[in-house]
Amino acid sequence: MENVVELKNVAKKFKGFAVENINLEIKQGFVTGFMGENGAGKSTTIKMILNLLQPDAGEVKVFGLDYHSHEKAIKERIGFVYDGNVFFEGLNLKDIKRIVAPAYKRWDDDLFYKYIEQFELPLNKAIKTFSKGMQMKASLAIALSHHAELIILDEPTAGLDPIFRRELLDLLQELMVDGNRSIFFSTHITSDLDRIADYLAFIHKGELIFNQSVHEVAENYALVKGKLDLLDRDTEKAFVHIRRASTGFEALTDNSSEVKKTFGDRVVIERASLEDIMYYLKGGIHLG
Ligand SMILES: Nc1ncnc2c1ncn2[C@@H]1O[C@H](COP(=O)(O)OP(=O)(O)OP(=O)(O)O)[C@@H](O)[C@H]1O
Repeated sequence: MENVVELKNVAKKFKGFAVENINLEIKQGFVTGFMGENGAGKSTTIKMILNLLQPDAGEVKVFGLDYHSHEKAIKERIGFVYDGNVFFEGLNLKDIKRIVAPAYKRWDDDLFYKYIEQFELPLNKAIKTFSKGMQMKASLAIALSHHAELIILDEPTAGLDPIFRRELLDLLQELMVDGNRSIFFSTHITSDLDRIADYLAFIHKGELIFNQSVHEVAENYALVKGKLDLLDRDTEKAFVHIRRASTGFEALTDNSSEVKKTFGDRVVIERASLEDIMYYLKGGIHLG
C-alpha cells in the first residue's frame, strides 16, 4: 500500500510545547482521521505536512517527494481546507477563482461551477458574508477544482451545526468513490471519525500514540474492569491507564488479546469507544 504522506522522526519545538519524534504514514486511497485533544499538536503537524512550518528535525515526504526540490509539484496536488480567512474576505468567489485558477495546471472551470452549484454557494457575494459552513464549502470547492489528490482538512466540522456536519462528512465520503484520492482531517469530534475514517492517527501531548486502521483500533483497545487484587506490577503492564476505586479498577488496554490471556474471565472486557480512548489517554501517564 502506498503512502501519500510520510513523516519520519519529525520534531518541532516551541516554548512550552514540542511535537516529538513523529512517525506518521498516511495511506493512499483512504480517509485518515487525526484525533487529539486541544493543543495536542494537530495543527502543528498539519502545517509541517503543508510546509507552512519547517520541522526542526526529521523528514517530510508528500507523494514520495520532498519540499526542498518539489514544492510546486506537491502543492499542485494538495487541497487544504479550513474555515479561516483563506481568501481576501472582501472578495467574492468569482474574483477568487480568477486569482487562484492560473496558479494550478489542472484547474477545471466546469468542475468549479459544478461544485458551486452543488454547494449552493453565491458567486457574487463577498466571502465575509459567508457562514462558517459556507466558507468551508468554498474552500473545498477550490481544492476539488484543481483535482487535488490529497485533501487535508483542519477541524472541518468544528462549529458546524449537526445537519451541516453530516452533509460535509457525506460529501467527503462521496469524494472517496473516485479511487485514489486521500483525505486527512483533524478533529476532536469522535463521532465524525466513527462515521468516515478508515485509519485513525492519535496524537497526545505532541506524541503520536498510534496510527492504525479502525479495525485494528477496535481489536486492540478495550476497557477492562476487575477487582483491585488482580493488579500488581506485572499485570498492570497490560494497561495504558488505570482508574482505581474502592469497588475495583477500570482500565484501558491497547493489547486486548494479552489481557484475555493474562486475566481470562476474571475481568470484564468491553469495547472502548474513541471517546473512551481519548479520555483515558488524556488522564494518563503512560504505564507499561
Ligand atoms: N507558532 C507557535 N509558537 C509558539 N507556540 C505554538 C505555535 N504554534 C502552536 N503553538 C503551541 O503548540 C501547542 C499545540 O498547538 P496545535 O495548534 O498544534 O494544537 P491542536 O492539536 O491543533 O489543538 P486544537 O485542537 O486546540 O486546535 C499549543 O500549546 C500552542 O500554543
